[in-house]
Amino acid sequence: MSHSNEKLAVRIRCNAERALLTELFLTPKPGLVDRRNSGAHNDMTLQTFIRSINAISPWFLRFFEWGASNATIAPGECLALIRPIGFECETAMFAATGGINTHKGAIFALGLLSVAAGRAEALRIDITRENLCFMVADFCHGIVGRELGNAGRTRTAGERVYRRYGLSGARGEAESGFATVRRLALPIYDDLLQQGDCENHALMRVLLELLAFNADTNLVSRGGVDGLTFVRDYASNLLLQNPKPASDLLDKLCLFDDALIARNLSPGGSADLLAVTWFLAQLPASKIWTLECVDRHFCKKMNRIVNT
Ligand SMILES: CC(C)(COP(=O)(O)OP(=O)(O)OC[C@H]1O[C@@H](n2cnc3c(N)ncnc32)[C@H](O[C@H]2O[C@H](COP(=O)(O)OP(=O)(O)OP(=O)(O)O)[C@@H](O)[C@H]2O)[C@@H]1O)[C@@H](O)C(=O)NCCC(=O)NCCS
Ligand SMILES: Nc1ncnc2[nH]cnc12
Repeated sequence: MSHSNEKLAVRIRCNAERALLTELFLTPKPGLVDRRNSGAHNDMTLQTFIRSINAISPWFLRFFEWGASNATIAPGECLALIRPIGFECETAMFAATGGINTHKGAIFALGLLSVAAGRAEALRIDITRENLCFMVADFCHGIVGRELGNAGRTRTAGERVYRRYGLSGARGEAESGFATVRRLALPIYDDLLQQGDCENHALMRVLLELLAFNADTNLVSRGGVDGLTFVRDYASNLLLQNPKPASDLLDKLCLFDDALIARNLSPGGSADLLAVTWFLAQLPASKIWTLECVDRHFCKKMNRIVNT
């Protein structure tokens, strides 16, 4: 790899690692491991996650390098070729955590984005949020139907949840090009930072938006649809209250955390999407005017006209 490629590879690896650490240390997070407690988990702690992050971070360099070295392979053929690297990375995670699943979904999401970054660099494509997400969507085209749609034995929580409820989890999110992050999380995060919010407050608000919207298979796996509905309704009500100042939001998030712990509910998938949000937020947005951008731009203009 050229020197500039190597620099970018290291930046992507560092951003993936920082995304996972930023998510982990954000506190309080309802039902999740953070600096306040271990959420709805009796098998993992903050230290477990730190060991996991240290073990898997070097692999994001491997993902990038694979993407850069195999940029001429058709996108639809990439997933089968990078999956073994992902499973090796999972093995490193399990070795570091004593067999506990801390970042399986995060490895999948950030691994795919790291491959996309390496591929974009090699093909001289701008490394933007949209370009990486659309590239991941190309890698994962048809993954839900192929891997979840067949009538085979269900081995994992995600497969069981799909079979019973039709929720596609991490695979569906990747196949959509992280649509939940592109259309919901990132615009809110950008707006809050632009309004002067600190990163932590903006991330807490984004996590609430994700909890209110994301079909998190972890919640369904642990608490059924009722568990997912409880979390969505609680998060939606908290957003409607729009607690101010920030100290009031923190107090209410602690109550939310206690409520999920009492119900053994942990939104691990939403935590992953928060990390993906932070990772993508470090990249520039494409200059393309998608319909969503146009709609948001003119809504803002209209609000300014109406409010002046
Ligand atoms: C593609 C796979 C990763 C799919 O694996 P699986 O068949 O298990 O499918 P899912 O359950 O749908 O997804 C696995 C994890 O993805 C996260 N997730 C869940 N819902 C969503 C969503 N709507 N959007 C995005 N991501 C989602 C979630 O991961 C996080 O939670 C886990 C920790 O929480 P915990 O409750 O402890 O989880 P468990 O231990 O499973 O439950 P308990 O026993 O404790 O109750 C942790 O993984 C977080 O990351 C889902 O768990 C897989 O098939 C695969 O291909 N993997 C290897 C290949 C790879 O990684 N390749 C990289 C480049 S291709
Ligand atoms: N902080 C966290 N706690 C529990 N599960 C998670 N999955 C990803 N991040 C997590």
